[in-house]
Amino acid sequence: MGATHTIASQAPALAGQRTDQPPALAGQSREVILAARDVTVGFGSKLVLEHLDLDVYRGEVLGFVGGSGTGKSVLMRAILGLTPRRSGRIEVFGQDLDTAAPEQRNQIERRWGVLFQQGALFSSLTVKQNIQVPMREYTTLSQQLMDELAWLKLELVGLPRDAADKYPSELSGGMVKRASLARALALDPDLVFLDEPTSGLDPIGAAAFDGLIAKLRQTLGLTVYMVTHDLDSLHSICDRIAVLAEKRVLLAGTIDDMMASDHPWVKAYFRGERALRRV
Ligand SMILES: Nc1ncnc2c1ncn2[C@@H]1O[C@H](COP(=O)(O)OP(=O)(O)OP(=O)(O)O)[C@@H](O)[C@H]1O
Repeated sequence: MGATHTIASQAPALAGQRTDQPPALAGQSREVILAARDVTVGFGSKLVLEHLDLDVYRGEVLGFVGGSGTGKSVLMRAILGLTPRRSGRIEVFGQDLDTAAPEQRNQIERRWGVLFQQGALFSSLTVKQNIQVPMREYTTLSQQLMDELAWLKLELVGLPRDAADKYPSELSGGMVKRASLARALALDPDLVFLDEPTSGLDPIGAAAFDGLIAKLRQTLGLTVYMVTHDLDSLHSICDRIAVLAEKRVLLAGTIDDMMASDHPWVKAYFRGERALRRV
């Protein structure tokens, strides 16, 4: 993991970016599990991200916020290698994604799980088959073992065993999110990317989902990168929050840092009328 620290130590001090120890990691040495440096992404003549830097620490829940259309999903997709970068470097688990050999890249992908916005389950596959997609792609496990693992994952996310043979269209919104999370956990990842996991859920369902993420982080030692608009999630389960604005990570720190910020967007988001109504 030496290289992980290399990129971190080479990083310039980021303007306005706080480097406080996340509460969950207090007293431990911080290991950067994901480092983005000087990342620029654009479409045609439009730049969405420009010279963006970001660190994600092992074991933390990082909430990623920003106005609609600022590029949160684009950054997540760029990290995953689904959207090309114009420039910049991304290291995950200490490996530069651009220079990793195909086999190394494969190993990295096995260690992360992704929950896309809207769940993105394959509609023609049952829940069990969806959970087994990554298993088929990256392992040579027997069908029986994959079935047992799929049931285990369902249990982990709080779905009944009989959900295994249902199709996504037969599930409620909350069940789709849980099934998608089960698929993201299929290969026992170290790092999970969640794109707006609580959107579309009622407040009780959203709180239950937050509780599930917190429990999984605690029991599995997961690192969670979570794009969200949900203030309750930010307050209740995130160790740190990163704010995307002006095409870069403008501020990263604890919820207290967010509450103390005088940046107009951060202030409006965390201390605006809607935010204050939640207390
Ligand atoms: N494949 C693409 N081609 C062209 N433009 C794109 C593409 N993907 C994203 N964009 C543009 O990039 C910008 C950022 O989009 P993105 O989906 O990352 O926003 P977001 O911050 O996730 O928004 P939201 O919070 O509403 O989900 C938008 O202007 C979007 O139209």
